[in-house]
Amino acid sequence: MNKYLRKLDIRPHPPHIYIPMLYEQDMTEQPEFGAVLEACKQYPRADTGKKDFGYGTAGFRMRADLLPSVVFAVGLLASIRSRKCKGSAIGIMITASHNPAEDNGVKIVDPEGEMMSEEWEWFATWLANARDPEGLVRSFMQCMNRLRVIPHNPRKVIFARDTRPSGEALVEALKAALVATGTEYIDYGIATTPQLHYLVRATNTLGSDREYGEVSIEGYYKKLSAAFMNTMHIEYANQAGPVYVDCANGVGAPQLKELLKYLPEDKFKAIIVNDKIDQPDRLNNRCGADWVKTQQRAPENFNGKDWDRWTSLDGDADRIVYYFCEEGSIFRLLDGDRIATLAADYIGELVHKSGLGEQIKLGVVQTAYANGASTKYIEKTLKLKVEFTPTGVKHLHHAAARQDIGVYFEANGHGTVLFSERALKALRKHQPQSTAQLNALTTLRALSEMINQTVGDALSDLLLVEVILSHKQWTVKEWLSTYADLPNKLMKVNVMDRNKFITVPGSAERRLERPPAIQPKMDEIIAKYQDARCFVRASGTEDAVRIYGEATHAMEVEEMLAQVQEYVIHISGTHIEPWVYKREDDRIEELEMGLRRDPPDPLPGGEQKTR
Ligand SMILES: CC(=O)N[C@H]1[C@@H](OP(=O)(O)O)O[C@H](CO)[C@@H](O)[C@@H]1O
Ligand SMILES: [Mg+2]
Repeated sequence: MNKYLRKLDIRPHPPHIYIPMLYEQDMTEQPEFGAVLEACKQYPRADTGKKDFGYGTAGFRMRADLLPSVVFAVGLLASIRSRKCKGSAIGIMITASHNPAEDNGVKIVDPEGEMMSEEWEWFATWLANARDPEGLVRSFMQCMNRLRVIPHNPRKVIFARDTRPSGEALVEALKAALVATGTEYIDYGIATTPQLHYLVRATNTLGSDREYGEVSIEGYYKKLSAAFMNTMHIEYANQAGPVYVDCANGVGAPQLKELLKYLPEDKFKAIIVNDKIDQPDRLNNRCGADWVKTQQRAPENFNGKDWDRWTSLDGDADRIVYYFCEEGSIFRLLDGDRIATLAADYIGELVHKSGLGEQIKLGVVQTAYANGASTKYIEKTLKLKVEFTPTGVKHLHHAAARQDIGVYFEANGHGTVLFSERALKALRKHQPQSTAQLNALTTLRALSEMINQTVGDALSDLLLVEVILSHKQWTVKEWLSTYADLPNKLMKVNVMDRNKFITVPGSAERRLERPPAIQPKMDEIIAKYQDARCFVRASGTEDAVRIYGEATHAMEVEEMLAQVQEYVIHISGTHIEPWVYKREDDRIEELEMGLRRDPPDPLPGGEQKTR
């Protein structure tokens, strides 16, 4: 078995619980039966031994040549999901985001443009793991029964893919499933993940009083650029020079080039770097948001002068981080926490200035990986409420959606700002009492249009940060000076069985319930250090546990994590190879001393649900 198969995530088979059938009819009488059976014979399941494909936070993700049968199965499920949603369009995105070019992935987008409802992931896993064509058709029909779906309901699927060469063949597998199930479809070709989310919501709100935008990628550019221009109703473009955008040699490059055609250069000037989409092996290779964040250094082709403003997108353009070098070539990262604090500060200020401070409350959502200094800044300086959720954007998204205006970002740069219906209504109805109020209100209304409401979107977030810096007349220097990150470190330990590490329910993954001995021991270790925090949790996407720690002094973080790591290895009975990434200055020192190691090959195993 090759190394990729060995690394596939193991998920239990769907439980064999008995659910009464809605239609006790002979399945072979279903008109789709024959067509699906014939079509799926073209896409046999890859032999993965005893390992199952798993649908997780980012759908199925693995080496591309293992995927055709999985994509076919996802097509079947999307067709069922659309029928269940009374014919609303369901989205399918084919991408492996920041993973290497030889990987690919597939995920389903629900009618409002959000991630597919979690309960349905089980059915995706079930279909994807059918061992033979007959088994797949049987599972397909049983899915319809169990999910109480009316087979003849209308169904529609829209889909897109990133720039990976394997995408074309996967689209063929998808189309075969859609044709066999009589599902209407639209192929949007190459697009970013957030563009597909936009298209899904735009399609399903067309003609309603909640119309999201024109149903085309061009409509997406028009919406973003028009809103951007509306935010510029009084202020002028940032005097601090252009923004440099590392597009990870992925889909962000052509899409940003297109977007730039809609934006006048005197208002928005971006210089694109790493745009070689015709050289697939360069995708996410030594560049892109994930690489910059995990390596804590500038990407390939970085040639920034001190204080130049640089950003990196990931391979499907749903994440963004900013960075720059200060005097002495010291690398400084402005990650998701920084974007969250910048956005919360600015939008909070606008709400207050518009006279809506009493009506609209802002909330920020973070995960345990947010730097403690960012949380303190939000609570103490911005005086806003912070909620913590488990890792994974869908958890953050749902929590943010409960706020009037909810700002959410993972430290790695994936996030957005959600405006609730209540907030949008207040923005529409409010009668400003002064020019200052009118200006703030106009900007807020424009931001609610410009910020992608369906999912974190690197292009929309790029415009957001640029608007804020421009309005504040800030350079990266002022942005960085808002607070100082606590020294911190994130490690990964390959334990024998990460499923043994269970966090305390409701603790937002900050405390471990099992193995039982570990948390008391960790508390003992943490208590030795000033303002220290440390937690261990099983990764939801890789076969490892992650250890995160922060404290007042970098040396203490090192010491604390070394002890926790030792104990984790002791308890879990094994270890393989820890690797490390960190955010603070002493990383540079380590680089120079040759102490840093590159992370291992990204794991192609299907992502799993975070616990
Ligand atoms: C510490 C960290 O960055 N974790 C990442 C990572 O999750 P893990 O469950 O930690 O493997 O992948 C997720 C999906 O891309 C992303 O949402 C999350 O932020
Ligand atoms: Mg991504």
